[in-house]
Amino acid sequence: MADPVGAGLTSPEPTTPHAVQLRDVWLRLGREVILRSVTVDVPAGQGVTLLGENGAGKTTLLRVVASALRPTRGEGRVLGFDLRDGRSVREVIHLMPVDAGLYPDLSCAENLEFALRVYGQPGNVRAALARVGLEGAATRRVRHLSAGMRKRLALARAWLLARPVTLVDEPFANLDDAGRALVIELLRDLQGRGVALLIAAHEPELARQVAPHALRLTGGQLVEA
Ligand SMILES: Nc1ncnc2c1ncn2[C@@H]1O[C@H](COP(=O)(O)OP(=O)(O)OP(=O)(O)O)[C@@H](O)[C@H]1O
Repeated sequence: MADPVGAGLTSPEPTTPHAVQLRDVWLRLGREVILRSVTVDVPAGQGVTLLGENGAGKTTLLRVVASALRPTRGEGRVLGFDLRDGRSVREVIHLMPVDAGLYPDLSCAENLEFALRVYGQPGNVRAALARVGLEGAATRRVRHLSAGMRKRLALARAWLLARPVTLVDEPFANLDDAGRALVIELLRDLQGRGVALLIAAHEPELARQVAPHALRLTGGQLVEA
């Protein structure tokens, strides 16, 4: 990993950098300006809820933090690593995308095993599947799962990986009541293990049970919720 200490953004406590720091981030995609002067701090190990209407820019903001999209203007750091150093950022971050982002032709267990391999970390795949009620689906291909089961599998992956910064896009979508309660339980569990969470959601009352500090995106601008 590259040296996380660099010029530009400064952290008040150099030994424990913020999980996420964005400063005056603008993003233009094609002819549209999607993010406008977004400044945000997520302290290490803490959670922030990201609210906003459809098309406000929540997913886009998560993708910027994951270094999948480069800001047009402004700068940012993830655990001290400059967003421009995508390789280092991707080592400390996990994005659970809204569509779950799974490999459809791999089985549930294979998806989790692959994720562990990507990060070069050990983990108990069977326990993770059992944690989300998918122990009976370990060998089933993802393409044959229901939308809610996919969401559960994506949640199991985020829980198993427990990357220091975990971005979660609409974790409650497609889930029944038990599934929603499970999301809260597992995200709280991650927090208890020191993971910082940035949660984009349309269910403020649920997301705030994990991450009480809420921000709202309106037309690409961030305001306190
Ligand atoms: N690759 C792209 N090229 C051009 N415009 C894009 C691209 N990706 C997203 N957008 C636009 O960016 C805006 C924000 O989209 P985004 O998916 O971030 O919103 P969101 O807040 O996550 O919405 P939702 O609640 O519906 O998931 C939308 O107007 C969308 O059309």
